[in-house]
Amino acid sequence: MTRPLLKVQGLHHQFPLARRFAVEDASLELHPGEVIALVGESGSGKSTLLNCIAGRLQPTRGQVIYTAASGEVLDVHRLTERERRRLERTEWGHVQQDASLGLRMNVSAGANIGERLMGQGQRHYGELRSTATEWMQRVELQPERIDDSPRAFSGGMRQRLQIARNLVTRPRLVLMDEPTSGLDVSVQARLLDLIRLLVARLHLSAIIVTHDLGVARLLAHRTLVMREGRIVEQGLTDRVLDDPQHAYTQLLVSSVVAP
Ligand SMILES: Nc1ncnc2c1ncn2[C@@H]1O[C@H](COP(=O)(O)OP(=O)(O)OP(=O)(O)O)[C@@H](O)[C@H]1O
Repeated sequence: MTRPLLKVQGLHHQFPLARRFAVEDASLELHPGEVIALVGESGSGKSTLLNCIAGRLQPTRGQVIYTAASGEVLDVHRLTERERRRLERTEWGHVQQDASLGLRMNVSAGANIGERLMGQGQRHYGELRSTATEWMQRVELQPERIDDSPRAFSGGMRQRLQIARNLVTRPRLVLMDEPTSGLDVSVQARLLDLIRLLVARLHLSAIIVTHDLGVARLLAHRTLVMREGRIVEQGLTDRVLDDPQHAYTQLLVSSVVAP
């Protein structure tokens, strides 16, 4: 068995003044090349867990351990802000549900893609532009729109741009929070196909938060089901969705299947 890329141990998070934990005793391991889906209804703690994993929220208790490209084993919540931001720039990608939060809306589409490459030390303008053009094509955006502002893009186009911006540096760990929700059904389907293709081609390791079991089915090797802050069931996606053991997972699955 390979060493896990990411290990979450006994993670709890309680928001100030909240009466209960938003995440309670969550543990998981993500191995290189693996895709995990975190599913559950609204308010079950999925985004809070993802934000704790990303180091953006400080857990009340528990640890997030990440094995860096250098082989160094890092406790994410003991990193300085500068170290964490460096990881975000170089080894991690974070695709947010609201693309406008994951993009820089005041610079062009090309600059959005090039910026992360520059963060890794690339400076050659011609190369940055040609890589940005190539990635625009890869995510099915018209390369002629490379100088346009993301403000002039539709929701689906912004999400494609956000994906290009995140994947251009070939991150070792990608966190995605509801990457397709809020879009038209047909736009969602095409975007999901694109994500599936990129995940397979780039051999990505990813954690995807979704309330849509179809997204988990399509993208994830393993699925973790959250309810009221706890992971109540986990296993291979097909097993969890076709033969759910926990009553709550059974309810989730049947509510999708039922007419
Ligand atoms: N900033 C906050 N302050 C206080 N409570 C919060 C905050 N953010 C989330 N919560 C609470 O934490 C719990 C988990 O929320 P979270 O957003 O993680 O759930 P989720 O499963 O991602 O839901 P959704 O699918 O609707 O985004 C909820 O009870 C929510 O009300």
